Amino acid sequence: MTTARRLLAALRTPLGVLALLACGTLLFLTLFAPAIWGERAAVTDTTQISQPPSDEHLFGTDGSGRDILLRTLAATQLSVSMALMATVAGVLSGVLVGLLPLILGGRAGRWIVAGINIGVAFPGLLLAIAFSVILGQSGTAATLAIAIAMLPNYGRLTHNLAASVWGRDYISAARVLGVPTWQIVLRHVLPNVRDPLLVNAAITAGGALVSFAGLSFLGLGIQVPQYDWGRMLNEGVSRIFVTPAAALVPGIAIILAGLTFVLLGEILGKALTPDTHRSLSSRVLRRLRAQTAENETEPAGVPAPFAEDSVLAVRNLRVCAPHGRDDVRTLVDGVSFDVARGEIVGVVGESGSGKSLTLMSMAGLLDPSLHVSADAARFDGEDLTLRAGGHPASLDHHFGKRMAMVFQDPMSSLNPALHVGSQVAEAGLLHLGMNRREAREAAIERLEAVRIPDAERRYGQYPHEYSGGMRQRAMIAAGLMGKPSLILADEPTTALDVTVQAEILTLLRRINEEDGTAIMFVSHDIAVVTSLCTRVLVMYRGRLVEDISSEDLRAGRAAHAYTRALMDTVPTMTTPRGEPMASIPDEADFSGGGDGCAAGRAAGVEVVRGDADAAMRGDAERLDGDVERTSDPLVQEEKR
Ligand SMILES: Nc1ncnc2c1ncn2[C@@H]1O[C@H](COP(=O)(O)OP(=O)(O)OP(=O)(O)O)[C@@H](O)[C@H]1O
Repeated sequence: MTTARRLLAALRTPLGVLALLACGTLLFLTLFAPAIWGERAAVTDTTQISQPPSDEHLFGTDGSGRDILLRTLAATQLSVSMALMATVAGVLSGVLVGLLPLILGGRAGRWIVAGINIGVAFPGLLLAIAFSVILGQSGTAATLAIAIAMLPNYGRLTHNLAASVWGRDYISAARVLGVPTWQIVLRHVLPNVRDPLLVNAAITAGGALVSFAGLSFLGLGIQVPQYDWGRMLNEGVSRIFVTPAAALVPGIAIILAGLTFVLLGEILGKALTPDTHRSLSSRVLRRLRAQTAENETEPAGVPAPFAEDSVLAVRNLRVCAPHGRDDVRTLVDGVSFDVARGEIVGVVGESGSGKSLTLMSMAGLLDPSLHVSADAARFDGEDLTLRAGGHPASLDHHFGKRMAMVFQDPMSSLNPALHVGSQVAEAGLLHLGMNRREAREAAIERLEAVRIPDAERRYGQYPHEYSGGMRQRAMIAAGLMGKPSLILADEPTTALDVTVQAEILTLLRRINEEDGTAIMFVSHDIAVVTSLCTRVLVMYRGRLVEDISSEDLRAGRAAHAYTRALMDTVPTMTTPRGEPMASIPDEADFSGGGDGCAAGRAAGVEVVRGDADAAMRGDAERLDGDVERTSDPLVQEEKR
C-alpha cells in the first residue's frame, strides 16, 4: 500500500476523523483567527471588568474587560506559529548535528556525539528556560531557546537512526564506489531515517507548544502588548478565584492544541509505517473466496487422503496477497504434497515460483499481509486447519520444538546483539522446561553435535565472530534443541562456498540418518537437491507441477516440460566448455497448452506424480522450442 493510501485509510478511522477535525480547526484558527476576532479581542471595556460568562461574553471577561474567548482564539496564531518555528529550527539543527558524526568521522565525530550525549543529560525545559534567560525576554528568544533545547534529543535520535542504517550493504556498496560521504548521507541515509523523524517532529511540536506557553507564563516569552496562551495564563492565574475562565480557557487551549499535534503524529505514523499486520479487507476476502471457488482443483471438503506415514501433509494450499485496492494475487496455487517421516524432500523451481511461501506457510511464518488457506493440512498428527463457513481453512499453528527452520542468510537469522549460545539455548528455556544451566549445557552439546569447534568458548561469542558456515550450523543447532520431526531448510547453502556447503549438507544428512528427522530442502542447485533428497517437488508459477523421485530426475525421466527444461540447464561432465550455459528464456511458458502440465490437467491430474510414462504421453516435445540451447548430448539424443 502506498503512503497516500495508508494515509487515506488512517483518516477513515474514528481517530483519523478526529485528527482531521482537530488539525483543520487549529490550522483555520492559526491562519484566520486574528483577522476575524483580533480587533474585538483587543477592545478594553472598563465597565465589563472580570465579568462572569454571559450571552455577550461566552466565557466572561478578563481584568481589563476583554472577551476571554475571543482573546484565546486570536492568540492561536502566535502560540502555534512560534511553536512550529521552534520545532522546525530544533529538528533541522538536530538532524544536522546528528548526521555530522557520520560525515566528519574520526575524532571530530566522536566529540560531537559526546556533546550530544551531554546535552541529552539536561532536562529540555530547564535548558529552554536557561537559554531564554540568556537570550533575552522576547518571543523570538523563547523560540530560539526551545529550538536549542530540542537539538540534543533530535541529534541523538538522528544519530542512532543513521548509525543503524550505516552498516547496511547498500551503504558499503556506495562507499566502495567512492561516493562522497555527504552524498551517501543525503541519498542513502536520510531517506531511510526520514519517516520516524517526521513522526517524532509532529509529536515534538506539541511539546514545543507547551514549552513556549510555559516560557510566556514565566514572563520570558511573549511580552505585552502581544499575547499568546502562556501570557494569558500568566495574567489569568492572579485572578483565578475571581474569573477562573481567564486562566482555564487558555489552559484548555494549550492542552487541546498539544493533543492535536499528538494526533497528527499518530496519523503520520500510520501513513508512513508499512503495516505488516494489516488484515485483508472484507471486500478482498470475498473476492479471494470467489476466486478460490473458481480455481478449486479438488472438490471442496473431499481432499485426497494423507499418506499414513506422513509427518507433513497439505492439500490445496493457497497463498494470496492483496493486489491494488480490491483485488488479490494468487502466489501459491493449489499445492498438495506429503513428506514422509524421515524423508528428505527437495523443492526446486525458478525464482518467485512460491517455494519459500510454501515453506513459510507450513512454518506459520508468512507475512501477516498474506492470506493462507488449505483444504486440509497436518503436521506430526496434528490438524493445522481452521475451517470457516465451508471455505478453505486458514492455517493456524505454532510448533516450537517439533519443527525447525533454517534460513538462507545465517547472518540475518541470528540476532547480532546476542551471544550465539544464548540464542541456541533459548528453545531449551522456552519449550523444554530447562533452567539456565541445563539450557546452556544442552546448547553446548548441540553446538558440538553440529561440529562447532571449542563449543564452550564459542557459546559466548556474537554472530559476527562466527564464519558463515558456523552461523548456519549454529542455526541448525538451535533447531535441534527440541529434537524436531521436520526441518524446513530454505536455501540453507546458497550463501555459502562449496566446501562449507558440503559440510552443511553432510550435517543435514547425518541428522536425518541418526534422528530420523524429515527435511524439506529448498534450493536452486538441482545437483545438490538430487544428491541429498529422495524426492523432489518442482514448482512453477505458484503451482506444484511435478513430484518426482531424485532417481527418476537424475535419469532424465522427468515428465513435465518445465522440469526437463530445468534439468537441461544443469551442466554435466559432457557440457562443452567455453560455451554459454543453457538457460530457460523469460518468455517460455510451461503453464499453457501442450506441455506435460497441460496434458496432466486435461486428464484431471493437477500434479505429475512420478508416473513418467503417463506424462510422457503428453506432447512434451514442444518443450524443444522453449529451451534456448542444450549442450548435453544425452538430452539431444533423447529429444531426437
Ligand atoms: N509478502 C509478500 N507480499 C506480496 N507478494 C509476495 C510476498 N512475499 C512473496 N511474494 C511474492 O510471491 C512470489 C513467490 O515468492 P517466494 O519467495 O515463495 O519465491 P521463491 O520461489 O522462494 O523465490 P526465490 O527462489 O527467489 O527465493 C513472488 O512473486 C514474490 O514476489
